Amino acid sequence: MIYVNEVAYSYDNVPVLENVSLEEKEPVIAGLWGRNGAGKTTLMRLLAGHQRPHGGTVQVMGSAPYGNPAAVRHVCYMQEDHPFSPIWTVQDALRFGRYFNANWDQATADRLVETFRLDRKKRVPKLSKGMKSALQFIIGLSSHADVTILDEPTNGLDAGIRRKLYEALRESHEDSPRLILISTHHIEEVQTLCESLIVMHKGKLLRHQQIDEFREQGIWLAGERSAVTSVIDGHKVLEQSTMGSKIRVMLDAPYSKHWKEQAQVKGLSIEKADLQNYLLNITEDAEVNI
Ligand SMILES: Nc1ncnc2c1ncn2[C@@H]1O[C@H](COP(=O)(O)OP(=O)(O)OP(=O)(O)O)[C@@H](O)[C@H]1O
Repeated sequence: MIYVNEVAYSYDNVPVLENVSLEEKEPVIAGLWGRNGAGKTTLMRLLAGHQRPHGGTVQVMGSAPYGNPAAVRHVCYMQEDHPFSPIWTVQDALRFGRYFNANWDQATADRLVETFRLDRKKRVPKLSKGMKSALQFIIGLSSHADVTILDEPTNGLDAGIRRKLYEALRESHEDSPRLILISTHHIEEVQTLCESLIVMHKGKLLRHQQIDEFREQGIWLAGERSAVTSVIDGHKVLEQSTMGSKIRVMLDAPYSKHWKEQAQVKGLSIEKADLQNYLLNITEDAEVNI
């Protein structure tokens, strides 16, 4: 569905994507995570055909999207602050969505406009930040595009609306599977929706794995310093804190039978690290020494 091979991109000769290769062959919901400036937006813009890669190959449904209307028709890319015309109303934006998306699902659009209580007559610039996010989300979901790209779809939305939005996303994907790529900083919230996760770091692809594999990765071990250091030899320490003779470390290791046994033998406590913390730590530059 999307194929990215050895892609490079620079702004004013400053590289912002280097040697990025990834592929999604199945119609899954995929998360895209990275710290600010990691290159997520640039990657999404390349997939949507807004920019041409300076090196390598980008393909959507088998064709390069840049300058290729036939390929771009497969994509619906809702940007974080989507550039709607300032004179449009909500209804105009929905019309635009229907016009540009051949698989448009009007019933979903109508239902979600009710769910999120959007005023169809209101001009888009007069919407609150959250309501504008909701409108972008409605268009993205109703597009039923083969490749739907949602950049920070929950920006400015309160927790109740975010929950409704995730529910709508899950139902829509179940009814009509397609690739939905969600760029988000709220990975804890979307991880239950996603099948795979793409992690970008400083313009490179750091990881692209099944979300289940990510969920297993990252453990906290705590106990006497000598006991902890005796088991962690050779493993990457991602974070640590010391309390007297005790130490607590996050390791880049799986929450596996092996580690549970190790912890038991050495009298250590073991816990699964949460995904957000784990991702923050694997994209932390400073080395942790104990
Ligand atoms: N139009 C531009 N001109 C020059 N540099 C740019 C431009 N757009 C992005 N960049 C730079 O490219 C790098 C990657 O930016 P990008 O927006 O792709 O990252 P991002 O992961 O989406 O970040 P964020 O989470 O903050 O939105 C950053 O260093 C950014 O400053």
